[in-house]
Amino acid sequence: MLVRVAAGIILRGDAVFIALRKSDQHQGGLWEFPGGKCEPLESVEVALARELKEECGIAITEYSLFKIIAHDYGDKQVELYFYRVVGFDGDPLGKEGQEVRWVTVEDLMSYDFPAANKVIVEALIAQA
Ligand SMILES: Nc1nc2c([nH]c(=O)n2[C@H]2C[C@H](O)[C@@H](COP(=O)(O)OP(=O)(O)OP(=O)(O)O)O2)c(=O)[nH]1
Ligand SMILES: [Mg+2]
Repeated sequence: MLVRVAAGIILRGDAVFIALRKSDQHQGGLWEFPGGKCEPLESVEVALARELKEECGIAITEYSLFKIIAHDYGDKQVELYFYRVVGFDGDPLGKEGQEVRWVTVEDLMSYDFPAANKVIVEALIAQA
């Protein structure tokens, strides 16, 4: 089954906000850019705003599509829409009890992300 996912690369200055996926989740124990699955008929941008509100407690105001990555995990096929989020109201936090961290873009290399994120992390570092 193919799932559409919206994920936000939340940026403040040269810091980026990342969260740890819970061990019982798909790709659990790995770091992620917060986000989640689009509901049926929901647009990706509406899903992005909803997920970042639910998971991080922020209301996004300024964002743009960065890259779309399709990846087959074997047990799950995902189409990931990564957005750069540069404007938001509120202070991002782990609203669902997940561990979160502000890190520099260069620091992203030291964190383990799902395989689909490899090109994203590389592209962010190349642009930093
Ligand atoms: N949010 C997010 N998901 C990612 C990233 N990289 C990556 O491969 N994924 C995958 C893992 C999951 O299979 C899927 C996202 O689903 P999710 O578990 O966050 O979905 P959700 O928030 O709607 O969660 P749930 O209600 O099903 O627990 O995309 C990423 O950077 N951020
Ligand atoms: Mg999620």
